[in-house]
Amino acid sequence: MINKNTSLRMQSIVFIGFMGVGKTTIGQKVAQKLYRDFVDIDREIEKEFNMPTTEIFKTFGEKVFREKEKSMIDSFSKQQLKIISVGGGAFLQEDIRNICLSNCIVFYLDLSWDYWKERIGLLIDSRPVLQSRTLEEIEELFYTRQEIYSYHHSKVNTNDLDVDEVADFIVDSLKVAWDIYEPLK
Ligand SMILES: Nc1ncnc2c1ncn2[C@@H]1O[C@H](COP(=O)(O)OP(=O)(O)OP(=O)(O)O)[C@@H](O)[C@H]1O
Ligand SMILES: O=C(O)C1=C[C@@H](O)[C@@H](O)[C@H](O)C1
Ligand SMILES: [Mg+2]
Repeated sequence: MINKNTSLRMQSIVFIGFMGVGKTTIGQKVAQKLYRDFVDIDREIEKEFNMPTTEIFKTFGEKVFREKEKSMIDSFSKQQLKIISVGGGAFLQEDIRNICLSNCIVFYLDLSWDYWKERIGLLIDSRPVLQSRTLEEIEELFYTRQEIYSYHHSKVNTNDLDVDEVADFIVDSLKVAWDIYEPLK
């Protein structure tokens, strides 16, 4: 479902995956390496509401957050040459999946549960979806969510890779794909 009207080289790249797999961190790195602008959809929503995500959830509810998430992604994914990290729950919405898969190159950052659970301390304060859940409930959510991340164009498993190694792998694989599918004349 790659967009045939836009050159592959111009298409924006979208990172998806469960909370805390590294979409923001790795997205920023890839943007630096490809000299592109980086857009973090969670951050854009926070700027618009002028409050952190946890406060948006508390004050307006998840539905309002999800509506804003959809309109933000719709608008950014139509722009070219961006590196876009979406929130961990964005692909719950079929509309968002379709928008991203048809306009952009979608990369799934995959991390196994045993590695993910070591990161929980870094995440719990700023991710409302994790708060008030036990570790067992988070594990269940982690596995349930895998289905929505199966919609992607490319995937990288980040177990045992640091941020630079993942970013280098992504940049290299994009360059290979660009050269194969759109060789420079
Ligand atoms: N490859 C990696 N190795 C080790 N730590 C990492 C790696 N990638 C990210 N991290 C760390 O994991 C934490 C979560 O990363 P990040 O905020 O980028 O995740 P995210 O996918 O954007 O999460 P969310 O969906 O909640 O926005 C950060 O503290 C980051 O430094
Ligand atoms: O996985 C989720 O449902 C979320 C992930 C975060 O990136 C934020 O988008 C928000 O906290 C919801
Ligand atoms: Mg993030």
